[in-house]
Amino acid sequence: MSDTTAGIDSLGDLRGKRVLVRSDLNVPLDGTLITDDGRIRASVPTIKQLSDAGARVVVTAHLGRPKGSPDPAYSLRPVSERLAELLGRPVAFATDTVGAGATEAVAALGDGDVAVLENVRFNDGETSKDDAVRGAFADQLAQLADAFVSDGFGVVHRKQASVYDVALRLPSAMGGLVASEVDVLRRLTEHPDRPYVVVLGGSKVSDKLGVIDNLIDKADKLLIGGGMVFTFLKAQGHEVGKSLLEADQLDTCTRYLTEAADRGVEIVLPTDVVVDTAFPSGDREPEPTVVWASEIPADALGLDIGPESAAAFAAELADARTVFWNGPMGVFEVDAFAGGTRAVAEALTKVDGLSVVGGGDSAAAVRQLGFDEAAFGHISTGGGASLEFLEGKELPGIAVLERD
Ligand SMILES: Nc1ncnc2c1ncn2[C@@H]1O[C@H](COP(=O)(O)OP(=O)(O)O)[C@@H](O)[C@H]1O
Ligand SMILES: O=C(OP(=O)(O)O)[C@H](O)COP(=O)(O)O
Repeated sequence: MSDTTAGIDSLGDLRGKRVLVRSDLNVPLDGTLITDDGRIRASVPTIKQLSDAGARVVVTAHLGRPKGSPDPAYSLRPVSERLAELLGRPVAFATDTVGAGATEAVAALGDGDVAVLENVRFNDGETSKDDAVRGAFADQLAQLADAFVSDGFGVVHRKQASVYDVALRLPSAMGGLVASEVDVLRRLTEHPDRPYVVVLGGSKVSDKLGVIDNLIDKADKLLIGGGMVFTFLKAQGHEVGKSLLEADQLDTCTRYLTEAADRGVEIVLPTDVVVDTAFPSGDREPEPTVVWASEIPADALGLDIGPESAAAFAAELADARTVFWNGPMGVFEVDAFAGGTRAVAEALTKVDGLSVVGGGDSAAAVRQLGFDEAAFGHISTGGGASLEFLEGKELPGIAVLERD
């Protein structure tokens, strides 16, 4: 990636211009309550910069993974209300993403005003694999603006209409958040101090299993926790009960274990796990039980790495000089299953070198568990995006800003 990707200044005088900003406002919610507003806070400087420059700011973003049609559970309205509080100025909310409602909301903006469009993933054009379908939706988005600013670092690895296609249709620039994230992550790709340890967890198992291939070439050790553990354990011949499992990835996991061994890279899996007979919900008290990873009962599901594994992961991290961590080790939202995540977070704060945490939920976990953000080298707003950057992959949302 070039060092010269055009920033917002390249768009010239923005007074009175309609500027579409793609932010990543994908925050954890409990009903309509935002449980961590980190990504909204991270989006504020660019939105404020545009507003202060007199632009008519139109924010587009997604929340969760709705199925391409409106779903009130994923409305961005609570997020736009929080954004207004953080900006200290009113924010209009358009109940449509494109079409009449959105056009009217944008037309009503004065210089410096801000509007948020409803969840961009309520439209199936946003995530379509068909270029023409995505393009048609991007045409509609582009009609709402005179220029585009890409500031959602957490989505730059997605070739989606509001990230990629819209940048083909409008004068476009990189926002300060994406630029600063890339600056830090570049330090991990260019001569990282070794040992370089990558810790992976979370629930987006199919996304993240895919990145291991390239990370085997880059890191010295991979510590695996969270939901992806169970596909590895199953690939080793163990039963995993009702735990998360990507059955079609078993051969891939076997290949990773062989490749890593061949190249002298260690893949460290938990030896014990915390299980329960049901996924945590408000309806019942959790009943956490620690079992060997090789002996998960048929009626149980793994919800955290166990205490022996947490101590082993912390010991591996004690020697590291560079660490990247994405994905909680367990269902940290419930205290009974937060032990592994807490142990890894604690170990990262003690790293003698650069420690980077990436991902919406990982960053939220660090804050919710009471850690001081300053104890980490960097807390990135993107998990999957960071991982793909570290793999050396071209990220569509960045490449599109750099084309001639
Ligand atoms: N063993 C597990 N089974 C199911 N979900 C898990 C497990 N471990 C962690 N999780 C869940 O993973 C979610 C975060 O995953 P992910 O979105 O991949 O992380 P990030 O946003 O940091 O990239 C959390 O909500 C957590 O509860
Ligand atoms: O939460 C996000 O990514 P992350 O969990 O990898 O940090 C981004 O908002 C991207 O969301 P997506 O993975 O549904 O495309």
